[in-house]
Amino acid sequence: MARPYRSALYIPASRERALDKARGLSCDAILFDLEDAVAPEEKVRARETLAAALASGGYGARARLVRINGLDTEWGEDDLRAAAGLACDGVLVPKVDGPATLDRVAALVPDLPLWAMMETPAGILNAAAICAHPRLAGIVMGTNDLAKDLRTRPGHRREPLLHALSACLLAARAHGRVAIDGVYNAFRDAEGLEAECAQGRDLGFDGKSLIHPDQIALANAAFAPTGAEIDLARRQIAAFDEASAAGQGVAVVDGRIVENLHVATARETLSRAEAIAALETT
Ligand SMILES: CC(C)(COP(=O)(O)OP(=O)(O)OC[C@H]1O[C@@H](n2cnc3c(N)ncnc32)[C@H](O)[C@@H]1OP(=O)(O)O)[C@@H](O)C(=O)NCCC(=O)NCCSC(=O)C[C@H](O)C(=O)O
Ligand SMILES: [Mg+2]
Repeated sequence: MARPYRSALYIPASRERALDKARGLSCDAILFDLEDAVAPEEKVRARETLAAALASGGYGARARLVRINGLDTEWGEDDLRAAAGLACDGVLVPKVDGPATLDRVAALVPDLPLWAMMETPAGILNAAAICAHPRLAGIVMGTNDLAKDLRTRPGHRREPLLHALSACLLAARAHGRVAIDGVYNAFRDAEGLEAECAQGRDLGFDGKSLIHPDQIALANAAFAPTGAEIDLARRQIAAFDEASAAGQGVAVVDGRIVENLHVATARETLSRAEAIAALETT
């Protein structure tokens, strides 16, 4: 049963109070950030603060990913060496331009799964090669950096970013990787977040990266199967089983045909619902 990634909350590793608060939050994943949310003069202390927080534990079943600084910065290699010994579930590498960046990281952390921030024009063009990397577990869209580099103004429907979002989603799906959408910056705007979560879900993303605890509940709801979807999935499976037993390859539910590919989607819906229920009871 695949782990859910509906909500992935960034926490600046320099903010002790936020690191502590996260132990009681209902996000599916935590992105402990040593990169852009931490000021240069705080970088070394943040690394130590994070190591202490992870050593203390208490993050339950949430996936714990550590976003390091880039290997082209003065902190990147030390971040990686530290990450190799941390109680975490993966390393999130910023501004991945191609698989060579992941090769360098993989050599320094032999055991941890790698995650790639997709947020540079070169990275988007190389999405397929990045997602094919054997150590990669998933991707996280960095829509702020991408918009900056593209010089676009995404606006509320993100039209200028849709090509990049879809290219990364295609690459992730082709290689069986988790795909997490970018952040919604206006963290007090619940209506805007809800619309952007729905857009990301409909594009095919597994979840949304977040910057504030108030965003978690909306993301969790948006990326979970609804009660109606679960009910439909059960009825599709039952109807198809019945049709198969009668020697037919097609069933009809609510006036729509159900073939084996729809049954596969229905089973996947039930499996996601089960994984979410299991996570929420731990
Ligand atoms: C955006 C914030 C600076 C707002 O912080 P603050 O003003 O403290 O908010 P609140 O007063 O509403 O906070 C209420 C309580 O919640 C805790 N809190 C706040 N944010 C977090 C968090 N992210 N994780 C855990 N807990 C959090 C506060 O401590 C308050 O707790 P309490 O004192 O008990 O009441 C702030 O939310 C923030 O710093 N967010 C994270 C910003 C960040 O990580 N940015 C970098 C990642 S985004 C990015 O880089 C994307 C990508 O690379 C790209 O290119 O797009
Ligand atoms: Mg970024």
